[in-house]
Amino acid sequence: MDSAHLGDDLDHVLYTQEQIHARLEELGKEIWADYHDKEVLLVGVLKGAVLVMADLMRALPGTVTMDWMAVSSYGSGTKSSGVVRILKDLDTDISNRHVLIVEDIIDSGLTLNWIRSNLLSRNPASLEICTLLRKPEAAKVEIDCKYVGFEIPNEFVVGYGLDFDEKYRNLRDIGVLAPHMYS
Ligand SMILES: O=P(O)(O)OC[C@H]1O[C@H](OP(=O)(O)OP(=O)(O)O)[C@H](O)[C@@H]1O
Ligand code: HPA
Ligand SMILES: [Mg+2]
Repeated sequence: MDSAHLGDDLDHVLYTQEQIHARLEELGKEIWADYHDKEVLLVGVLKGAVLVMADLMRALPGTVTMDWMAVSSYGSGTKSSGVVRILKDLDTDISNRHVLIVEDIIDSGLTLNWIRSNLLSRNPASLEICTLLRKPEAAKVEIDCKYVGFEIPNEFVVGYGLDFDEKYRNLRDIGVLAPHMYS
């Protein structure tokens, strides 16, 4: 779906699909420089990270594997509840594996803070995080994130996997949702 088809649902477009793809290509190069001599396992967080995973993994020029976790902290609103539930656990034993978590967004940081400590308790060889978006002003906990696509203002964004009430994930661009859509 293109932003032009959305009428006034969006306040404005933040990043176009071209800008997103270009940034993921750059991140792919950085990541590959760090992991080319290791077997990296990409761990995506469902559902928001599906499109980031699809494009990031294709930006990596050698063999990688992937696995998925599903957790929920947002429900249908625009604020994190901070209560994280595992909806689907990994299929892979990550002990002694080099794990790179792939996320769409770090907002309050509560979700990744929880996932990070959960995965660390499984004794991976290393654990790093790649997120396409981060909202520095919204942080409730500081997350040590090695690969960040874009730092964005503290506004609710949709598109490229990011939803509001499960909608807009198929929007090609990333945009700021118009406040009249949720207030
Ligand atoms: O930093 P936080 O404030 O914790 O927010 C970030 C998390 O919230 C969203 O997931 P959500 O729980 O909405 O599930 P979804 O990926 O299925 O949309 C997003 O994909 C991140 O996982
Ligand atoms: O800004 C956001 N948009 C969509 N989903 C989210 N989950 C956390 N923050 C956001
Ligand atoms: Mg969501």
